[in-house]
Amino acid sequence: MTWWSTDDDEDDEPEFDESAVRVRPNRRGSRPRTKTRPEHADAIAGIVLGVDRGRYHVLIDEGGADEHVLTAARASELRRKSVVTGDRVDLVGDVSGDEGSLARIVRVQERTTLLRRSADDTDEVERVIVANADQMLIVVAAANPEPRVRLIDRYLVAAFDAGIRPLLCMTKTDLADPDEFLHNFPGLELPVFRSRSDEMPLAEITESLIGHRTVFVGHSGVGKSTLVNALVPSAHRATGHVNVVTGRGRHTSSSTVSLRIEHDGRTGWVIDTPGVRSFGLGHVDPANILGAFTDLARIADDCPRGCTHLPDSPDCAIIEAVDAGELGETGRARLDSLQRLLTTFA
Ligand SMILES: Nc1nc2c(ncn2[C@@H]2O[C@H](COP(=O)(O)OP(=O)(O)OP(=O)(O)O)[C@@H](O)[C@H]2O)c(=O)[nH]1
Ligand SMILES: [Zn+2]
Repeated sequence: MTWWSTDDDEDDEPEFDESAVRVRPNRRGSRPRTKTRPEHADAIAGIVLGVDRGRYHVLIDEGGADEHVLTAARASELRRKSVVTGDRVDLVGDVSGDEGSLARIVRVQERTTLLRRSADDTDEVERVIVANADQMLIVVAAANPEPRVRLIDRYLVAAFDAGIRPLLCMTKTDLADPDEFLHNFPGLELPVFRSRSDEMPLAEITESLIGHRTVFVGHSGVGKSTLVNALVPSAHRATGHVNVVTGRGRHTSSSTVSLRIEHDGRTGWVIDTPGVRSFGLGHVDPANILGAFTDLARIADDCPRGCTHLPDSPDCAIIEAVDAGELGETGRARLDSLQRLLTTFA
């Protein structure tokens, strides 16, 4: 089953990524080291806002006097390395951004996080969807469509695997009370926003987005567009007009777009994934899921080799610690959540 499929494919090329050597998710999001090579010493840095049919929209000099968006193509020396929304890249050529100009991407900086998908759960070939996001806002409706625990679990697994902090926004709370559903996610330290279109917690959500790069995910019809448009009013111009800052509108068929959100002179980025509905979890490493539960992961060092930490695991140190009450009041809930997530993609 695919849980993240795109309507269009241009964001997915190339299919294989020889750079996909796993970097440990870096929750602190420290900046990647810059590899300087003698060639292209004059290259300038930018960040990829969106991709459309092999053309990359790149923001130069973010927040600076020379801020502008340019269009770029891949340089052949990148070979099969993928370039995706959120990538920090180095460019040469015509970097003016003038009408008809084209720059070349010659380097992709090391990524702090990688949100990936595989074609389905049994497929280990992975594709990178978004690079360098540090948060994922999972948008789910309280009703119409009905929320499903398993679906949220899959988003959580993808986020934890990528080293991205998940947040949850429950929409359409005018249609149903989400409390019961939300009881399914204890012990995860998952921030939850409740929203209804006539009363959206925009200030609260904005506050959590400032200073971050947040990828928005959600199934069709949950109200994600309604939320994005309310948070980033300029996103309304997506159809037809070109938003000079984001480049959105020039690549409406792209499966991801970057939108800047501003508050009190501070900024954050919303990375919307229209058309991205589902994604396979074939590439997920259980160790990354465990790693998201910091206190449990520490104890796992004492588990027998190859321990799955599932309920039937003999001598699992985590289960023993929880049974002994060593992990406090929320220990049990955290273990339950971990075990459920570990079986989501197994
Ligand atoms: N009752 C109610 N309806 C809402 C709310 N938010 C959005 N809707 C409605 O739900 C429908 C889907 O909203 P969209 O924002 O288009 O949903 P989406 O998640 O972007 O879906 P796609 O455009 O298919 O990707 C629209 O008819 C909205 O008016 C809400 O809080 N309450
Ligand atoms: Zn164990």
